Amino acid sequence: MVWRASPLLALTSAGLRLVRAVLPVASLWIGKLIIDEVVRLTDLPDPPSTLLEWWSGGEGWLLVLYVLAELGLAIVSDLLGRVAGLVDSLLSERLTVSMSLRLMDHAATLDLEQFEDAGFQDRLERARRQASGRMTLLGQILGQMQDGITVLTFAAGLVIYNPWLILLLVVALVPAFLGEAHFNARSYSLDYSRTPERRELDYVRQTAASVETAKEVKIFGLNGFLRDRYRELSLGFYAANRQLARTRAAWGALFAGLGTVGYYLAYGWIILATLSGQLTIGDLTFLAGSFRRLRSLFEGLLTSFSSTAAQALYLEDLFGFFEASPTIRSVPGARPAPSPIEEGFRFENVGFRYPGVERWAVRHLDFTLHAGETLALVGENGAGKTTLVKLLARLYDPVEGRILLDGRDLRDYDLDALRARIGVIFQDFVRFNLTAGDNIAVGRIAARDDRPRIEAAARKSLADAVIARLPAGYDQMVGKRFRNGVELSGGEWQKIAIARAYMRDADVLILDEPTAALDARSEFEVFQRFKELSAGRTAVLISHRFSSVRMADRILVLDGGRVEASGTHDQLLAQGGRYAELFELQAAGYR
Ligand SMILES: Nc1ncnc2c1ncn2[C@@H]1O[C@H](COP(=O)(O)OP(=O)(O)OP(=O)(O)O)[C@@H](O)[C@H]1O
Repeated sequence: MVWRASPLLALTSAGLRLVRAVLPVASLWIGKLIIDEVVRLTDLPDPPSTLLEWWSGGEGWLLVLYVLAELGLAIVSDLLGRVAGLVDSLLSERLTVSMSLRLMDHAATLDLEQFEDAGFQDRLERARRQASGRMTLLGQILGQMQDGITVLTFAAGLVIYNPWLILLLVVALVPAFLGEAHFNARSYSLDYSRTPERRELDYVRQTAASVETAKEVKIFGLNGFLRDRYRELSLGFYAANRQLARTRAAWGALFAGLGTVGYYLAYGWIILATLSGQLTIGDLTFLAGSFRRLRSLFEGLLTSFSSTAAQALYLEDLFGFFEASPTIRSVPGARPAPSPIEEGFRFENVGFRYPGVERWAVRHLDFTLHAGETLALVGENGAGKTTLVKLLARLYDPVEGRILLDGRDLRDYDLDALRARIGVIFQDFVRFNLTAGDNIAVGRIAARDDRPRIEAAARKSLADAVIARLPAGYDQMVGKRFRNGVELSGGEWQKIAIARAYMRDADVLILDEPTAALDARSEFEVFQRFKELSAGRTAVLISHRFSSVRMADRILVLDGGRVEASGTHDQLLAQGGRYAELFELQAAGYR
């Protein structure tokens, strides 16, 4: 993924790190040479007394060379450090962008069913946090690789003097290393098992303070309730984390103590060896310096290893998410969707129940939606109207039976081509915090720059009058989330949403109750136009208002997920069943 984000930056970063990794040992080595040279010079039997004598005597040039070399190294090291920092931050930004894009692309391929599953939402939540919150991971891994190489160079230096020294160091530090790995795994599994609670925690916090919920939180005085819930959940978190943190701190202290003892044992040996003349003073400084650096490098590696390992574990979630595959997709060699539709949709004994739910949402659906007809779906809440529409648009596949379009199973058609033929506006349509024009253009986003088309769609859905009142017209940001956004009324939003259906210019138009907030006149006009504009097209409308429903060519009465009756308004009234009963109820209410 790093490579894919930017090959050039990735290569540069690796190269820089390699060079920087060997600089510390080089500089320490030069330091040793300087000290040995100083000792040699001070031990001269008849040392020159002035700087000039030193120079002209030809004794000091080697020392000057060493010092200049160390100065040069210091400058190069500083410069490289800055360039590496720059390259890493650029690379990590590129990586975040490319991961987020991949996440969005992949999410778009998944099934609606997957999104509605709580377990999947947990995973998505974890994956999303990886994509945005793991910017530092890359820098850490690269830094560790660099430190690892530095450790090797120092270790090589030590081995040359005495191989046992390195063994001592390893024995002292390995327990700490293993300890860290163990506690990382534990903290990850704790975190993992608590994802649902954390999602709830985020949800509660969001609910307590967001523009969408502020109104009801105030009116119903929910703040105290939400605070208590938040506190209760977060206390659970705190207790579990505290327990783990305590154990981790205790073991960490023990392991660190072991490391310190190992370090001083080695230090003692170096001092003794110098006193006995086995090592020079320069060797002493080099070895002591190497040891000090090695120890702090190891400690740094341990700390960063702990967070890198934790992050790497979390990365599994991200890759796990990328592995999730949709079940609703085009079969290989799928057919293009028919246009125009010749016969229509035929539901053959279609049954569907939502995953994890015993009850059938719809069952034994047997009917035809003829090409060019306007069909109304009526039925009480939960009767299965929306589910039927979702099946038609292949947001779900039937669990039983099949749906045919022009005699072929919906599953035989190319999914994108099929959906492109269908325009659905759901009752819970999305109020995009975009401009008014873009809110309509989402119906056919490819035509986003086609202003005349957007305006025509707005006229058809009566949204033009709404937009005319906005300060910046079609370019007005709507919704309250962003600066300068103008909030619309429920009915105004609906008119804009309905314009999306016209923008789409699909063969099948479906309005799933998006008119509930329209005033009586607007709804009448909207449906009147819908009827006119859908002439020659296949249309489905769902509404609880019989004044609208009666305009349809045919009405399907759903009850408990089954088709109870079908016919024209007059036929159904004459039959005197549930339709007549519901119609009478509503009509009586108006008298
Ligand atoms: N995503 C879902 N997961 C589980 N069950 C669902 C889901 N959506 C709907 N249901 C259930 O399926 C049944 C049919 O719901 P559907 O939304 O199709 O009804 P509807 O006729 O459109 O109702 P309304 O008039 O209230 O919009 C209901 O009992 C509902 O509880």
